[in-house]
Amino acid sequence: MNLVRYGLIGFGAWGKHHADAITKAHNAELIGIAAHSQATASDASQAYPDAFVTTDYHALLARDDLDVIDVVVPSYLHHEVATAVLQSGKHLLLEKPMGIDLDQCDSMIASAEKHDRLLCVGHELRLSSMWGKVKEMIEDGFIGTPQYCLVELSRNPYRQGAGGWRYDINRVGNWILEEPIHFFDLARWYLESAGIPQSVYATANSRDPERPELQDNFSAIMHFAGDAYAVVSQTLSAFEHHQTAKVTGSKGALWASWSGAMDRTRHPTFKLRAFDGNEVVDVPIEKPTGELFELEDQIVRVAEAIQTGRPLHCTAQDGRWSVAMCLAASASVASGAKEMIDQG
Ligand SMILES: NC(=O)C1=CN([C@@H]2O[C@H](COP(=O)(O)OP(=O)(O)OC[C@H]3O[C@@H](n4cnc5c(N)ncnc54)[C@H](OP(=O)(O)O)[C@@H]3O)[C@@H](O)[C@H]2O)C=CC1
Ligand SMILES: O=C1CO[C@H](CO)[C@@H](O)[C@@H]1O
Repeated sequence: MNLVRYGLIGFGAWGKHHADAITKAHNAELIGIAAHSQATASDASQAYPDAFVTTDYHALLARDDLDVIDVVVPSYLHHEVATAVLQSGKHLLLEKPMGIDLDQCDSMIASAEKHDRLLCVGHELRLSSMWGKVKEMIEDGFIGTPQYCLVELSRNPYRQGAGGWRYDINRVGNWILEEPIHFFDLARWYLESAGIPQSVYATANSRDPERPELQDNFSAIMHFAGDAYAVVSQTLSAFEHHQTAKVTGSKGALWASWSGAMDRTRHPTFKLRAFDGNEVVDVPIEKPTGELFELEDQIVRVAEAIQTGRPLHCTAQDGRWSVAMCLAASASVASGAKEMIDQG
């Protein structure tokens, strides 16, 4: 089978890891990279001397030797760049958040349909050997009917991003879209049998009075159609990177935890403990888990979707839903009231 030909737009902190993951993938090759500044373009040329490198992403999109474009630019540019990708007739892997508002998400969904192209959103945790095992055990009925889920992260502060975009509310959207978005996606996935999440109540605060709109501590309760609910909680005022998911059901419980010196470590510690109502066991997780590993699997998975039609792990609709959840949570922080989630 032919290798899937990737183009990459964005060669920043996370884009560099995408480039590395594409070159490692058994079913893909990296053909070209679009950066923004000349300095970043030079870094890309040095790292990948055989790749076409440009500072104009339209020049990359004009090439006819690309199957899919991987977009890893600051979040406020997702809509503009993704729309150009779809109009160029290429498939799209788009980093989360899909967009910073729902009009952007809806317009990208319509564009992907119009041009009949795949649109995958980068919620890579779904591919994790451990977070994915939790889903598998829930589906196998290990905990009975799932009723409650907590996803919690305690970590060090966010990086600035090129030109400081991540600390500018107009360019980042809000900080819920940055990382809690992964946990809303996970919680909805785990409690899928509970139906569609309906509403959210959230609260947050900032540790820096100079930027009250960017909130370091965030907690939300999301209610499903029945009585199931999920709690998502995150602090950016802590140290290292420590994430937990606890899911309980009518019969048992699952407790997964991951720790690393930082989010991007290749040497994390992780553990999954399971209780079936009778005994507690440690569930072996053979394959390492962490965002670098999941990113590699995501590149392979998107290539497989193009090569064989294998379903994507995270669709455009999933991406839209996660954005809707974050926007409702942000509205709840502002209003102090429970907010309904836009169902599209
Ligand atoms: N799924 C996940 O786990 C993660 C997702 N992300 C997401 O990935 C995206 C990028 O984040 P991150 O890498 O940390 O951000 P960075 O700021 O480190 O990198 C963004 C890059 O985009 C480049 N860029 C800006 N405009 C253009 C353009 N018009 N054409 C080409 N390149 C452009 C910048 O170029 P230059 O340097 O030249 O200015 C910069 O290098 C964000 O949406 C973020 O939310 C990030 C981390 C993890
Ligand atoms: O998973 C992630 C790790 O942290 C980044 C911020 O520093 C987020 O952008 C990202 O989604």
